[in-house]
Amino acid sequence: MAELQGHEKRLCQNGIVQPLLTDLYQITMAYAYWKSGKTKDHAVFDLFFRKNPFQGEFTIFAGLEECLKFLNKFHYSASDIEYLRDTLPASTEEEFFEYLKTVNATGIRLYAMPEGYVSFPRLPLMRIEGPLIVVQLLETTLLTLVNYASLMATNAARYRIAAGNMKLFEFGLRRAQGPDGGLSASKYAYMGGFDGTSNVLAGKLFNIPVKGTHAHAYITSFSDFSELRNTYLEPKGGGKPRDLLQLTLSWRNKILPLFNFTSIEASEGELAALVSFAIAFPDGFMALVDTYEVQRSGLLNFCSVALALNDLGYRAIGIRLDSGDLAYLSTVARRHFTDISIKYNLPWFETMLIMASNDINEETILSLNEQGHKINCFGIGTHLVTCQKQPALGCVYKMVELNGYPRMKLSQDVGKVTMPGKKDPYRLYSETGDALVDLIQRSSEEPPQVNEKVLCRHPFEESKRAYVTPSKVEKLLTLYWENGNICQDLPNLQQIKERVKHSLKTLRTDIKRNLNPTPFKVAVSDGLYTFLHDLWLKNAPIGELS
Ligand SMILES: Nc1ncnc2c1ncn2[C@@H]1O[C@H](COP(=O)(O)OP(=O)(O)OP(=O)(O)O)[C@@H](O)[C@H]1O
Ligand SMILES: O=P(O)(O)OC[C@H]1O[C@H](OP(=O)(O)OP(=O)(O)O)[C@H](O)[C@@H]1O
Ligand SMILES: O=C(O)c1cccnc1
Ligand SMILES: [Mg+2]
Repeated sequence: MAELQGHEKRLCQNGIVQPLLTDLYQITMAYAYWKSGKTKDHAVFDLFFRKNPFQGEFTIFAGLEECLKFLNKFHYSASDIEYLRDTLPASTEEEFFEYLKTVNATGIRLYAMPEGYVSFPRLPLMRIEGPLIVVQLLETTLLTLVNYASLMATNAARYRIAAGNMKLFEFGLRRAQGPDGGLSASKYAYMGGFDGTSNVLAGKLFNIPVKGTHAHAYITSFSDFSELRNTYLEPKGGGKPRDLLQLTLSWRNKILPLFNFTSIEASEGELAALVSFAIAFPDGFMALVDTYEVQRSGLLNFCSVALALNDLGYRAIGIRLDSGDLAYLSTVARRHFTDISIKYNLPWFETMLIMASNDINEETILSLNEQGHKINCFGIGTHLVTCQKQPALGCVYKMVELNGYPRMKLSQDVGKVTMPGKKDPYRLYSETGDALVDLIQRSSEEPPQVNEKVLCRHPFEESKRAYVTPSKVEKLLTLYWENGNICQDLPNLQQIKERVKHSLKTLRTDIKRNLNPTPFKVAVSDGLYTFLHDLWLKNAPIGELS
């Protein structure tokens, strides 16, 4: 098959994202809707979550582009119909399958927040309007495309906040929830703030920088120098190849006193492995130094090879620590780098990369920061991609209007009451560009105006109100899909990544902190407050005490 180009390539999607990637109840409801004559009904649904993940107070909205790609190809194939015919009860009328053949997303309108924006509980992230049956059929797939994407981007953004300017690489594919989980994790980790991934397919598909070191297996695959088939390396500037092993051994003798050892306890197999790796990648030499013993073996061997490479005009990149006390070992490593850099007047030696890996999570990074360390790069797998601290985001998809009439779901739990009707959220900013509050209004209301006082109300607590005079007002939902087409230019992954960064900057730091963050206020207009509470009273049955 010919390689796809440009726009076509961007509209391509993982093959498992298809109309049958849904819950059976969507199809059974579609049949029951159809049988009860609801094919012409027009519905509005909101997609939103009720609680921020990770005990935090913000969520990054992600997954929109994949939702649009899904709408773009949404139709039931002949084999889908055949499967459904075999699966639904025999009494299912044949005309329903004829109807299903005609179903597609051309009658749908999808409004959404920009992908990569910070978002908060109860804000509609997407508003989907169209024929009831079609809007309903989209529920599960849209949720699965948004929930993990947003959870993962948020997790990554939290690691980014904890890590400050340190480099972050995602190494989670082997531990992810299956191949699709792994691929999505790499994409949304990058969106949320990681610098690269070890996942080669994610690199190819999403244009993410791919990075990596080597495994312990590479080190343990060598036992001694006799296994080195070649020890010669051509200098970077060209010329006669020189024996890198001999140069390394002579450097090792020279720097031994800096390591305070009297005899060489370093592993010969490890040195052989490092020399061979350096010959393979003289410009990208990055070594795992914890296979045997970090101080007495790994570091000494690494520094010797790095100095030998330097003789040939190459600069080593750094080391990876994958066990032990990472704060302590990084400090020891950096001290040796500094000593060598001073003694041999090699300023770059001091700034080499010290990468840490091994079950790192957000709390480990924060703890390491508190202890003090010299790590400048993390490789993170399991906890990042499995979102160990909270494995799911609870986005839901609720009907808010049918045929022009508001709909609401009541609940004993106030937080679960849905906000009825077609709504528009606005983000109100201060003069300095800080987000002050998100205000949800009925779509029929006039938008808030810059420099005009607007009343912002708590959706459920009558006494909680505040006036806000915004310096900037941003309408959060815009139209992305209409008449069967994507109707906005979509940013690429790199641009969404920038947007995440920028959007997070508009949040005060107390909202972003790890421990007991301050909630960001999501308010409703006076109009929506009254509408919501009137309808609530109308719908709630009056009990009788006896
Ligand atoms: N200074 C530190 N402060 C807080 N946590 C740390 C520090 N150094 C390492 N850790 C974390 O402690 C855990 C240590 O893991 P574990 O007990 O399996 O030891 P290990 O170093 O991997 O041992 P092994 O050598 O047997 O592989 C890891 O999750 C690592 O991220
Ligand atoms: O620790 P994570 O955050 O998941 O990061 C990825 C881990 O994957 C590799 O280990 P590997 O799978 O080879 O096994 P190991 O845990 O025994 O090192 C690497 O050395 C990291 O330790
Ligand atoms: O490149 C690495 O160092 C790497 C990749 C995947 C998992 N652990 C480490
Ligand atoms: Mg590990």
